[in-house]
Amino acid sequence: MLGALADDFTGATDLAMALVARGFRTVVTIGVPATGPAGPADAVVIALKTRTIEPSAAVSASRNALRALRRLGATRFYDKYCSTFDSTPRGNIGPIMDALAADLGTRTTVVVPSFPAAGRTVVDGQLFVHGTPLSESSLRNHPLTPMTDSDVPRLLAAQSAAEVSLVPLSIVRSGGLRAALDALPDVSGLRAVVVDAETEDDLLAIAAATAHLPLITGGSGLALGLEGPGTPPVRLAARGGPRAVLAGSASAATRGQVAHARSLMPHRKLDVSLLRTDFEGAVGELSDWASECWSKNSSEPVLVYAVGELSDVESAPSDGEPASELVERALSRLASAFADAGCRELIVAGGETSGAVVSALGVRELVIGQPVAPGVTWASGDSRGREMNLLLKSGNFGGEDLMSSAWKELA
Ligand SMILES: Nc1ncnc2c1ncn2[C@@H]1O[C@H](COP(=O)(O)OP(=O)(O)O)[C@@H](O)[C@H]1O
Ligand SMILES: O=C(O)[C@@H](O)C(=O)COP(=O)(O)O
Repeated sequence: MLGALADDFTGATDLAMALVARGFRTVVTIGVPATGPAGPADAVVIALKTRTIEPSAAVSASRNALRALRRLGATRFYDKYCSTFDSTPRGNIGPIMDALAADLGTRTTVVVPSFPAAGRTVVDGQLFVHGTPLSESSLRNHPLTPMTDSDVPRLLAAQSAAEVSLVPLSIVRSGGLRAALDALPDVSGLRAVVVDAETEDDLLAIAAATAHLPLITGGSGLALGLEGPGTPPVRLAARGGPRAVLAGSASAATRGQVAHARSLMPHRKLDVSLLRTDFEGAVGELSDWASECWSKNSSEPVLVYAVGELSDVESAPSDGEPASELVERALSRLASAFADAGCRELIVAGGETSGAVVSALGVRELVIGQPVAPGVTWASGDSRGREMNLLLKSGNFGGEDLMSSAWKELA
């Protein structure tokens, strides 16, 4: 069995959908499972919320997840982080990778963020987003993990104790990656090898050349080269009833999707100042508004979003609750209120946001359904006895019409 851990929930569904496409019967558990998954699995992906928490807490949650995966019978491990290397200089990609490698007793791992289907490529160690260097892309404005450097070896070295090396595209394409890995001199600790990849063929070559490594790390792209036993994917059916979109992401793709959806569905923007002064009142009013919308047209989704323009993003105050936490709390409370009002289909935009919402819904496990866009898939989960269809969308993924068109995939 393949055991994987992801540093956010959208990352977990992103990886799981890639594994499903490769024929793995894949279960996503929300957090470390107390027992095994509900059904048989060829791959288990543990969804964690470790991207932006304290490095020591991220390491301890990841080591716990590794122990659980080993208990479940995993023999090979995939450490999934963001294809745009979302992290801070303190972590958490490096500290988690170092700890997993130490626990597995492995001295070499590869670092492969590339996800060409979503426009993420790495050439000479430089990460590009649709051809733009990461540090010049919209990722430089992320509220929690602003990415202001594109150099993956440098980003990693700042947060990891590993010896960091780079294998360029020319070696990957000449079929020399395995020999290059074997030829690297031994170091006393971990050697983390950033490997360039620009195309899906590059990723296939990397997966083949690293099949002997117990631990691989990267975005979901590397999963393209893994071979499952051929289990066919599951198709989820529509559940009927009210539908909603909750968007906590400030990312460029989500802002575009929100602008598009605003012309098509009833919508409200979170008022962060009001949330700060009257949280209960603001959430209650939004929940009443949604019920009112559904009573007029039960098949039309409602949209609640946090950021329309980049200027809406508040930097963290020196005292008082940061806007990011208020927004996550508000959208979580709304998700629960919507589920209580009969909503069984929900799109959530944003990785941190999805973590907060899914935890509030009490979902413990996700079954992966049909794909919607690269890295974006429908999934289903049990929220306190209520089965729900959930689409957890990474902030930067999906086309402009995703919030209105994704529902069609459930038909
Ligand atoms: N107005 C705002 N000011 C500051 N932070 C915000 C605001 N609106 C949303 N956020 C926060 O920004 C973060 C976006 O992260 P996330 O949900 O992971 O989205 P993405 O997938 O785009 O990275 C969340 O923690 C969210 O609460
Ligand atoms: O690898 C990716 O890009 C995604 O799976 C992911 O992790 C994106 O993070 P969020 O945008 O914070 O959801």
